[in-house]
Amino acid sequence: MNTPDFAIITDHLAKRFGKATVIHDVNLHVPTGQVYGLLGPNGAGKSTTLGLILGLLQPTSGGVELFGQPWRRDLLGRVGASLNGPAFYGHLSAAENLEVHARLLGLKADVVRRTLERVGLAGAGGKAAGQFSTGMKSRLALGMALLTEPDLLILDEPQNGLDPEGIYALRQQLRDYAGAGKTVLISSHQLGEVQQLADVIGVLHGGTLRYQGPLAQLQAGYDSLEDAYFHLTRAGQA
Ligand SMILES: Nc1ncnc2c1ncn2[C@@H]1O[C@H](COP(=O)(O)OP(=O)(O)OP(=O)(O)O)[C@@H](O)[C@H]1O
Repeated sequence: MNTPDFAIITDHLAKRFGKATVIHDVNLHVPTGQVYGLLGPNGAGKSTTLGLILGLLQPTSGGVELFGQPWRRDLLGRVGASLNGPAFYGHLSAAENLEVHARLLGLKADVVRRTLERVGLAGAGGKAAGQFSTGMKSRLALGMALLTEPDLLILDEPQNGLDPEGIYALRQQLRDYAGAGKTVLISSHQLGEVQQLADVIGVLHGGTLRYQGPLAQLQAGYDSLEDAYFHLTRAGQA
């Protein structure tokens, strides 16, 4: 079977909540085997876009393709995601939380130990996840998303609460993941981090995709990525 060029395509995607249109005509192209960074200020529409891709929200118009096929629920079996913070049992440890998910997904027991090591939670012991720091919760969320080794990983602001070592480890992990041919889509408002991590970026502002393409191209003609980003995200503001 041929691998499609794009793991995700959104086709004129739009979403309205009541009278407010928060996503306007968004055509996202997320290349297979690359890290795509969806950038934008608070309220730009990043989480809404990810929710639409995952089928947690219904588009008002437009559509989503996953792996070269029109969106279907069963295609989500190839997707791992973390959105709106981790969904976990607060009274269970990291290992127990992962075990519950692994069992529900019919995975072998050793996947839990490997995942704990992978996300830096092997030393978390029996501590209840409800008492984790924000960074530990982010690590657990990443672990849950990675459990099935999905072809496509979708993470909403995965750096939140991570310390510098955690951010470094996450970056290496996501780069390696894409290096193995898998696709990663992350949302972020941390320009510097996306600069170090992403192959391709999309800049959302006011629900509109203002730029999509390689970082270098966005930066061309500006002194820094920051200058280019501010130009895009301030242009058109009242
Ligand atoms: N369920 C909802 N009902 C009404 N408005 C909503 C709803 N969800 C999101 N919005 C609005 O849609 C817009 C985009 O929100 P969204 O959470 O997608 O932005 P974001 O880019 O992820 O922001 P942040 O970086 O702050 O997480 C905001 O104006 C928000 O208030």
